[in-house]
Amino acid sequence: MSMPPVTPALSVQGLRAGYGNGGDIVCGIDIDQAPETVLAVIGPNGSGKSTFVKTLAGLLRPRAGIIAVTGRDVTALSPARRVMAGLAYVPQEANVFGNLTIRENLKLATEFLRGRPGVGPAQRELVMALFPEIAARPKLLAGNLSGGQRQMLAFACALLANPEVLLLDEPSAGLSPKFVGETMEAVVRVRESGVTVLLVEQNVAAALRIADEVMVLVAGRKSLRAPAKDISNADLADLFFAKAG
Ligand SMILES: Nc1ncnc2c1ncn2[C@@H]1O[C@H](COP(=O)(O)OP(=O)(O)OP(=O)(O)O)[C@@H](O)[C@H]1O
Repeated sequence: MSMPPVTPALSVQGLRAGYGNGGDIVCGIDIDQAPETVLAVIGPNGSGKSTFVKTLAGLLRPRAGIIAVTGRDVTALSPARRVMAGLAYVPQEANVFGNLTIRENLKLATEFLRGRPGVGPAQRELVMALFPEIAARPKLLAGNLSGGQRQMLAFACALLANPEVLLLDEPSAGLSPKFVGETMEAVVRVRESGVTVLLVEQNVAAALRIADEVMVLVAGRKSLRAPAKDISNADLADLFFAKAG
């Protein structure tokens, strides 16, 4: 007897996006991502990684294509409605309110989630257990957190929505090596808690260490998709260099 096919947590078909009257920056991307995996999206500077993830989050309207979360088409939904449909997003910058405390940031994150299944005290407890450092200091101003702790708080705020899929845009950007490691460990814990993670990263080595699968984006196109364990540095050098050459 064959197993029934698993519905992808995230499915993207023929996605195209760009800015204003300019050409396409995302030039026709297809992905099916299995539930509870980490897919790392890597590629040279300017290859369209942030544009891709912004389009998934609904901040940029696609010119063509379909985005689905656990089989539900979310392409026409606003960013807020996508969160309600199970697609959460942590932007690269300005992802917490520095002049509010940890507790206030967490409270604000759930303010607009009424009606989303699984949002409530139990989810809050689960998220706090994932980030004990954040849970321990509710009165601390977010602006006084280290870069790594700030990312943890941003992850925690996004996870309060009980998402199926979490989109992370370069969470290691600007962090010292120690904090890069801690942030990547946090991504692993998030995946272990049952969330599917799409991780855009410039730090290729850090991303490869924790990803299940890797997609290499070059000039807005998928130039490679493979299990992380099958990707060699030589493959990557070829792909990244091909763009420059
Ligand atoms: N708001 C914008 N308006 C117009 N063009 C933009 C905008 N944001 C990005 N671009 C252009 O889109 C292209 C891809 O940029 P994007 O930031 O998506 O790439 P990236 O792979 O995330 O790069 P990096 O690794 O440097 O962050 C670049 O040519 C960039 O100049």
